[in-house]
Amino acid sequence: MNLIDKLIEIGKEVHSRNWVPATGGNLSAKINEERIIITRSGSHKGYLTVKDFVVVDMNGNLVEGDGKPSAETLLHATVYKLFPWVGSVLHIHSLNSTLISRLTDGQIVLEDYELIKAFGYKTHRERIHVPVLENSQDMEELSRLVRDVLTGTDKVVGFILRSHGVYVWGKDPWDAFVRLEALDFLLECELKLMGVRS
Ligand SMILES: CSCCC(=O)C(=O)COP(=O)(O)O
Ligand SMILES: [Zn+2]
Repeated sequence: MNLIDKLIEIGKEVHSRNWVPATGGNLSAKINEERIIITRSGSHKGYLTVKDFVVVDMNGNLVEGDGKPSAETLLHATVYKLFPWVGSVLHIHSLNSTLISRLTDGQIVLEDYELIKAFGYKTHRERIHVPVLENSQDMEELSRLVRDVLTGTDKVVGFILRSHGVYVWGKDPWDAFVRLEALDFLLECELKLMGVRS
């Protein structure tokens, strides 16, 4: 299966979970050190076809394909530039990530969950972080913020844009999807705990 076919499959899956309502979300994979394949802006992630993908460079400039690259391309590029091991970045608008961001300042810290091992850590004792950043339409400013929170740490497994959605990455599209599934589950646990405690 090539990268586009894998991203199309993931698009169907995230749509079936109601994680990408109303053309929300964007999906990408790294072709090589200079090129990324990413969904076209405005494409419905549940019904992607080959035409819904464009190739961009690491600064978000269109290199190949018809249409506008995802409005959030710069955020994907920022993750690829910071972490050479990353081969795919996925962004969704799940209910869990959207709601928890409205109840959290700063960052979400996850600890003691067995599922923390889904991110490659050896033990549930590891503390992993998910920064919550203020949403913005200024992608250059937002990508600088993302770069700042991701620099110098290996404990951040994703980030959330407040009232918007979550970004997760992995070594390839499947790895990124598994991590996304793990993170959304953990966010749901935290959200439900908040409800129980309030
Ligand atoms: C209708 S969703 C608003 C834009 C957004 O947050 C998103 O994830 C999709 O943007 P894109 O340009 O990648 O279609
Ligand atoms: Zn979005």
